[in-house]
Amino acid sequence: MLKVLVVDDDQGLRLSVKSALAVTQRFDIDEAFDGVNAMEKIKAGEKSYDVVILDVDMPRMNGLEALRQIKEFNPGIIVIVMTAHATLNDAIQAVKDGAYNYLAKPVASEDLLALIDKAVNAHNLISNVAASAPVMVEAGRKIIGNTSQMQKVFNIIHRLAKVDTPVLIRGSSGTGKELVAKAIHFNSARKDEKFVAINCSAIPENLFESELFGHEKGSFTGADQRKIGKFQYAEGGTLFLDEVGDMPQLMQVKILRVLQEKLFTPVGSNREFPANVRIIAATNRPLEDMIKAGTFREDLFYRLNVVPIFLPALAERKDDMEHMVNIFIKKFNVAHGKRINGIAPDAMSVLKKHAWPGNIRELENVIEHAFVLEMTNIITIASLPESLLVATGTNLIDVPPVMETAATVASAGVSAAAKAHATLGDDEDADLGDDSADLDGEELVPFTGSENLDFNAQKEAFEKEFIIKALKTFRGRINQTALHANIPKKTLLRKIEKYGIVAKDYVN
Ligand SMILES: Nc1ncnc2c1ncn2[C@@H]1O[C@H](COP(=O)(O)OP(=O)(O)OP(=O)(O)O)[C@@H](O)[C@H]1O
Repeated sequence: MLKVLVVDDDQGLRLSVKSALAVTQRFDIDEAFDGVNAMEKIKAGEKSYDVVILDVDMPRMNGLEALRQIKEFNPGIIVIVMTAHATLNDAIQAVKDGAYNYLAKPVASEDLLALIDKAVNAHNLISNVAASAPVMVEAGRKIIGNTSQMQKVFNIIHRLAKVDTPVLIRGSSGTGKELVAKAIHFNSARKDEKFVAINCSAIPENLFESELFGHEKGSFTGADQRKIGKFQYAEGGTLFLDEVGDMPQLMQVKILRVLQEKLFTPVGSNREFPANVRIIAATNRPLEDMIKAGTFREDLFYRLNVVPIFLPALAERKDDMEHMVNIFIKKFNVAHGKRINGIAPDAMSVLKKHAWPGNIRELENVIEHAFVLEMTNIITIASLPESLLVATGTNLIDVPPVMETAATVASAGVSAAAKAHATLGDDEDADLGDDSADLDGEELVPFTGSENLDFNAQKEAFEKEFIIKALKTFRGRINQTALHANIPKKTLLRKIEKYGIVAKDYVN
């Protein structure tokens, strides 16, 4: 018998929920009058509850806090939240925090019983399966994430990979929904078959059915030959329906039929074909609101939403950011044939300040942008996109000269920073000063005699090359170049003129 705890400060409501459950004689029912009382009962451990039905709006400890404590105490307890319409946002937050689902008050007993059954089925489906992290996608690619939110996601991915249910992945754009879908596929028994992704928002409505199910020759104008659809193409594998919230309503009905009957019919055909395809859907749209507005089918939602996965926005997992940046640096070192060693601490602070509306995709793009521009062996603020600096209120002029920055300008092939300082100082004839003591004459290769041995010519060639590289690094900005390369601005301007350098040429 399932052990259920009903938590509500309204005694009448507690009673009505209890009697709805009692009729079935399937539950051992207990009650608590608020969150604190519920936690006392759960922690006392007299009964280990399978399901908690939890009101959101309660005195002393509200439902969201109780949910957090319940999940911390035992993540396996199924929590169903009850909410008034006015607190729908809390209910959605509760689902993100680990509640199985929510019901609007007044709660209809048949809805409650149906939801408990679904929750218990889903729970049985994914329990008893060992979970471990990290999660590999295809070709040894790992999903990055050390935060507790991502560890939870990895856990669910591992479990979902062992079963064949539909999956609904929720999260804003760029949070990694497709990557997670691939991870489920490539860790599942279907891994040797195809993973086929389609973007529901990109297919014209009149071609949707044929795109998914294929068509017979002549079945509509323009169908001049038979074509197989994505269901047939993905046979045995996984079909990823991205942006499922944008699927036309007629197609929602047809997909629901495939999910229920595991059969599909190509356009213009009389034959039904078996659909041995796992469906993973993803969306960043508020499906609950769309159901209320009548634009997304509730029955399809419940079919897909057997075990939902919520991906956190990057802004909610900033602790993962440094690790992510370093992995992207490794990836782009290979792709761009560069040897960047890391990111300067001040550049990292700017990244942490940003709100990241485009999430991980945006972060990846920012790092690739920096790779293209960076002239040193470390990502500096100067190579971050202007838009990011503006969005984070970063003024390059205010950035104090960072040792790494000057040093790495040097390591990009322009000798030592100290040497630069001595060479480019206001006193044109300054010698190499104390820094020259580092040079061990024993190790230096003597001139062969074929080089230009004139000291001034060599010094000028070096100065010109140094200034051009530094201007490229700081995108032609005189103040930044002077500041970071440690050259008095007056000297820099004089040298620029002397060598006929056009700073504007290095703006991009
Ligand atoms: N945890 C992660 N680890 C490594 N890379 C990630 C992670 N999450 C996302 N990415 C990368 O970010 C980019 C966007 O990911 P993905 O396409 O999966 O996002 P999405 O949520 O499906 O986006 P959209 O809703 O816009 O289709 C991809 O290049 C992906 O490889």
